[in-house]
Formats: sequence, structure tokens, C-alpha cells
Amino acid sequence: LCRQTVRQSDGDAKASKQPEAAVPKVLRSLSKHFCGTLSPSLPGPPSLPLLGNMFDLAQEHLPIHLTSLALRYGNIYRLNYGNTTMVILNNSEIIRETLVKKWSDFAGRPHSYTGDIVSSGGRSISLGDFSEEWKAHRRLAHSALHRCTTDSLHPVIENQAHHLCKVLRDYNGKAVDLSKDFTVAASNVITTLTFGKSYDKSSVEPQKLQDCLNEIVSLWGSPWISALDSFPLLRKLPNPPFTRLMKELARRDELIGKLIEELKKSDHREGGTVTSSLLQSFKPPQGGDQMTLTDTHVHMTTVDLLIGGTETTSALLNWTVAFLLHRPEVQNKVYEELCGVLDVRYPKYSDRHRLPYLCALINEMLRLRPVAPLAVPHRAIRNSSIAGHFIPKNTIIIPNLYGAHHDPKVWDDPYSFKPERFLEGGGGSLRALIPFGGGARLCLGEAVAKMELFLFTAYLLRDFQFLPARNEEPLPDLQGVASVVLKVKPYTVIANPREQ
Ligand code: HEM
Repeated sequence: LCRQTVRQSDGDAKASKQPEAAVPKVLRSLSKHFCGTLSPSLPGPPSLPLLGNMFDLAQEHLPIHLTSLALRYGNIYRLNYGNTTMVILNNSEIIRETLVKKWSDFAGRPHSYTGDIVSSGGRSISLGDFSEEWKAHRRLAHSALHRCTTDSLHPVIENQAHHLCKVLRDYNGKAVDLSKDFTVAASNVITTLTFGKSYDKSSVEPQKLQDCLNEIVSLWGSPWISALDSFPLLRKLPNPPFTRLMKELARRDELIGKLIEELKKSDHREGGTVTSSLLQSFKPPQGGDQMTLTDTHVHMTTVDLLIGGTETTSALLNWTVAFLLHRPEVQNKVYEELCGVLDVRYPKYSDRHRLPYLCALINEMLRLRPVAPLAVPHRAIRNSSIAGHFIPKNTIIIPNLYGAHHDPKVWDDPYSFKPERFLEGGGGSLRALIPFGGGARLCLGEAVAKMELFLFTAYLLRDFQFLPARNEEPLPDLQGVASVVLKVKPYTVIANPREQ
């Protein structure tokens, strides 16, 4: 049975078709469980009957665990879960080969029972599988985002950065947890781009939407719900987390639907926001690939932008302050660079080439804490190969960006926080830095995120010195909590205004 499955995966369909038909379905699925279908040369930890490598996949900090397995099994290895085989990639060259060079083989997303529900039947950009419809959807969303950000993104972020500094000044040196303020700032950038609206921390409406989106991401990532994808029989049993997920999805759709209706009532034909621009382009009178796109695609694009663009950027800002508390001399160096180059004015994004130390700090944060540490799973859409290993169609590919950023063969002293490595001659490799993924599935918001990270970090370090809450309190834990987004554990900090 093993041999037969491997032969079939080799694309030798003719050779395997007849004997396969003679093998009862149950035996075939058992063979899949016990033997896998991958190239036999691909290493991996021993896998239990039926459960596969479930215990590896249930580890608390999965990116760290997968990185530690790479030390034993190499930069490419396999794991099994239920009837799914996954290939884990742990090195930036291998990830580039897969996502960039062979993008057309690996641009798919896994199909799953719960993924289909969360993405309204695969009609979201992030979870939708590779197809003509998906390509048209992503292309239109990309150009709407580009159109609406070309002139207005900079002032939108500047505005939010000024507001964020004001909020921090109003704390008057009190020790506080800034995570919510970072979330509001990042979320306001996206809601301004999508709906032309921004909100206060005390506003109920955006808070409801943010809480609902966070709950969806966290419930969907929970083992109670992902088990439904691999073990269909469980779908017949009561499952309270799944019931909660369905309730949150209904709430999400109601809240986003209301915002889109409001936008439609206002004169959206002006096309000033990403959503209004999409509403226009998704409703052509005739022809072209646009015909297949519907209001659900517009709806799901806003969900993609809100989920993709809020917790990621805000988590990175929160990580930056946490690391700076451990290394106060780094924030002083950035402050001196800002004062030396800009005198008293606030920075513009175009100043980035004159602020190498600030850019090095941002790159080092993206390396050490890639906030989407395992990207989003890819799927092989045809038989292909990675690093010389045969990879059959439908294999799930996990790009371990965290592992790639800690690869000791690429990074000198990979676990140390050293912004200097990204200065000229410092040895840090921008080619090996891949926090936004690559290829057909490259993060849609990369340009937005880079401008946000630059302006928010610059404004914060120009206006404040970040100090530990109290001398006796431990400094923030730097390992963090890994779910879909890699976040720092809650901590408090004093934002002490700098004398300008
Ligand atoms: C520090 C900030 C951010 C990081 C590190 C980040 C990283 C990533 C990564 C690793 C992926 C998966 C790529 C893959 O599947 O190979 C992704 C996808 C995506 N991101 Fe981001 N992201 C960030 C900010 C943003 C922002 C600000 C937005 C929206 C404005 C955004 C929207 C998206 C979308 C829509 C996708 C799905 C793309 C697709 O499947 O085609 N992200 N991001």
C-alpha cells in the first residue's frame, strides 16, 4: 500500500489507477494515516497511528517548537495530523524557493470545513484558494488599496501617530498597558482607509467589531475547532466553542454589513475609500473577470484588511517597547539619531534613508518577532518539489518565518536583539528577512504596515522615553504567546515625555 501511494503521488497516475481502484476505501485511508504520501526521503518525528503528530502541533509556543524540530530533522520536514500531511519549511532560501520561485505550484490555501465557514465559502483574500476568481479579487483589492493609499496614507498615519502621542502624554507618567492604544491607532488607520472613519478608545462600535474579530481568530485557532476539519465525525457532536464561533461570525457580518450600508448611502461613487472603490469596481454592467465578484467579496475584503492590518502592526509596536525596556540604550540611540537628522520636526516616511538606526531597529523587530510567525498555510496545487524533495498535490506547506529568522546558519547570534546587524557592514541579510511572506500570497498590506511601523515608532521614540513600571517589577517576558499572531504577554510601562 505504501509503495502504491508514493507511486501515485509521483504523478504516475496510469500505473496506480487500477490497483488503487481494487483497494477498499478504508484501507486506502489507513494507508494514508500510517504511510503518508510524501517523498519517502522527507524526514520528520515519529507519528502516532491516527493521531499523527498531534502532540507536536499542540505545543504551547508552536513556532519555537517547530524551530527546535528543525535542529533535529533539518530545514524541511513533515508532520501528520488526522489525514493531513504538512511540510514545515524553516529556512528563508527554502521558503523563497517555495513561495516566490515556485509560486504557481504553492499559491493554494488548504480547503477545510471551518475555513470555508469563516471565509464565507472561500470568498476572502487570505483564506480563498487560488483560482481565477481569487486572482481577480486580489487584483482589484490590491489596486483599490494602492489607489486610496498613494496620496492619503501618509497623512492618515501621521494623524493617528499625533493622536497616539497625545493619549500617551495624557497618562502623565502613570504606568499603563499600551496594547489597547496601539490597537486603536492601527485599527483607525484601517477603518479610515476602508470606511473613512476613525474612533476613540472609548467608542463602543469599533471596540465591538475588534473584540468580535479577535474572538473569531482565537476560536478558529483553537484545537476544539480545528479538530472538526480533520475528524468529520466530531461535527455531529455538540461543540460549544463552535457554537460561539458561529455566533461571532453572525455578529461580524452584521457589524461590517452595517458599515457598508452606511457607506453606500453616502455618495460612495466618489471612491475615496478602499471599500467604496471596491463597490464601484465589483459592480460592472458587463464582461470581464469582474462579473464573478459580488458584495460578499467586498464584505470579506474589509474583514481581511481589518484582521490583517490591526493586531499585526499593533503587536509589533508592543513588542518594540517591550524590547526597548530591556535595552534602554537602543531607544536613546534612536532618539539621538532623530534629533541629529531632523532637529525638532517630526519625521516623514521619505526621511527613512537618513535614519538608518531607526530602520535597523524596525528590521530587527520584524526578524525577532515576525508577528505572523507561521504565515498562513499554503497548499500545493499540483505535484512539485521543494529542495529536491517530491511534494504531491494537496500537501499543506507551513512557512516557519520564525524559524527562518532564527536560523543559525544565516544569522549570527540569532536569539540576540541586535539592531546593529542591519546597519551597513553589520552582517544582517535583508534577503533572508521575510516577515511578510512572498510570491502570489505576499502580505497585501506590506506597504501600509511598513509606513505605519516607521512613523509610529519614530513618533513614539521622538516624544517619549519608555521606562519600566516599577523598579521591583520584572521586565516584560520576551517569549510571548503564539497563536495566529505572536504577541507579547501584557505588561505595563511608563511613557515619560522627552524634553524637546
Ligand atoms: C507588521 C505587520 C504585518 C505583518 C508582519 C504581516 C504578515 C503577513 C504574512 C506573513 C502573511 C501571509 C503570507 C503568506 O500566506 O505567505 C500576510 C497576509 C496578509 N496580510 Fe499581512 N502583515 C502585516 C500587516 C498587514 C496589514 C497592515 C494589512 C492590511 C492593510 C495586511 C493584510 C494582509 C492580507 C489581506 C493578507 C492575505 C494575503 C493573501 O492571502 O493573498 N497585513 N501578512
